[in-house]
Amino acid sequence: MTKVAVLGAAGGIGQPLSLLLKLDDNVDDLALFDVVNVPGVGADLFHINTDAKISYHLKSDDNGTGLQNALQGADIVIIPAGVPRKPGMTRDDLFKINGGICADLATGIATTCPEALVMVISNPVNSTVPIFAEVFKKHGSYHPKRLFGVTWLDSVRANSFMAQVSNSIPSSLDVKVVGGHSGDTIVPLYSVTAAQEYGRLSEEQESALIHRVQFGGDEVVQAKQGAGSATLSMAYAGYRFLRTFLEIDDDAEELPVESCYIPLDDSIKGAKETKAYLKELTGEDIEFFAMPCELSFDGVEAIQFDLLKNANEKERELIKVCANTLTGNINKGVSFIKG
Ligand SMILES: NC(=O)C1=CN([C@@H]2O[C@H](COP(=O)(O)OP(=O)(O)OC[C@H]3O[C@@H](n4cnc5c(N)ncnc54)[C@H](O)[C@@H]3O)[C@@H](O)[C@H]2O)C=CC1
Ligand SMILES: O=C([O-])CC(=O)C(=O)O
Repeated sequence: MTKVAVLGAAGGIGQPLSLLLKLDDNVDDLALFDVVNVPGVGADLFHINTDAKISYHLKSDDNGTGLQNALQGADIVIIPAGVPRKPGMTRDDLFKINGGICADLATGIATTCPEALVMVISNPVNSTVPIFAEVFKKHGSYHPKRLFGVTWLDSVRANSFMAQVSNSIPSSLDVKVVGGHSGDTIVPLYSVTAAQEYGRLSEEQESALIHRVQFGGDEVVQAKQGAGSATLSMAYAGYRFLRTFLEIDDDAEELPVESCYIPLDDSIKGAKETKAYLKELTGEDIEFFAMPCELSFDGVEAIQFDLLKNANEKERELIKVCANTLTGNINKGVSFIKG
């Protein structure tokens, strides 16, 4: 029996994400939570005759216990709650409002389903994931292997944009992206994970492609003209990342590998090596970083450190730039809770 809770289920991402989860045979129980509009979304999805059981909860339900009811017994919690960007804003401009929302939701998780896999979509991911970590630490329920920032959309874009420029089949690509989830903290490892296609590009095409992946979010924000940011591609990316866990086959010889933004905690295999490598390359002590990870239902089993080591000179330079911004973003999230 697998229970998935979606926090922010009535939003632009939350609705299509909840639909995709309702269609997945591996989800037995789907709990939808929001501060508004969730009864309508829940009633609508309830009419779909797939087997996943639906429940929906407003924050104000049952004397304010809606969040606890949604989270009770959840194995996986996915969080697209919060405010999206408008043109001219950075993700960091969302920090104050979304930071507060994330801190409240993290408290609910820590006190209701502390063992769940927690997948954070809310921006700025570079800072909101450290907020979750600090709240969990406060409550003595921090499981670094089980906390993820969802950065899968960066891989989705890296694949789509590469397919366009190299005239290859989008679904045949599996580009791993490292770093963080905003502008120059996003580093696609094309030379390592799409070497053949990348090798066919000119220097200018390479730079334009990397820039487009780093600022792909802005492309959608501008096209939506004030009506929000990526929702459909994000719902797809969030679902595909989550589905990795639903489909884990205990008997398979190899674990699935996906990029996600995780704590570089010493308890995770490969974290020490990753941190040491980043320190040597960038001079920074980096505590959270998106890396390709081997995933099981227990969380991150190992970081695929070798992929990082194989980055080419240009990608190593990008990682240096990333480190500078990312360290500030992480510290901001940590101080939000620790003061
Ligand atoms: N990680 C990533 O790659 C991406 C992240 N995002 C981020 O995802 C977040 C959501 O984006 P959208 O769905 O477009 O926004 P939206 O405004 O359409 O939906 C957000 C939902 O969160 C709900 N909400 C607000 N406070 C809440 C609380 N305390 N508890 C539960 N729900 C709450 C709202 O009522 C709303 O239904 C934004 O922060 C956005 O920047 C968006 C795209 C990609
Ligand atoms: O750009 C935004 O604000 C939303 C986001 O994170 C993305 O689309 O990558």
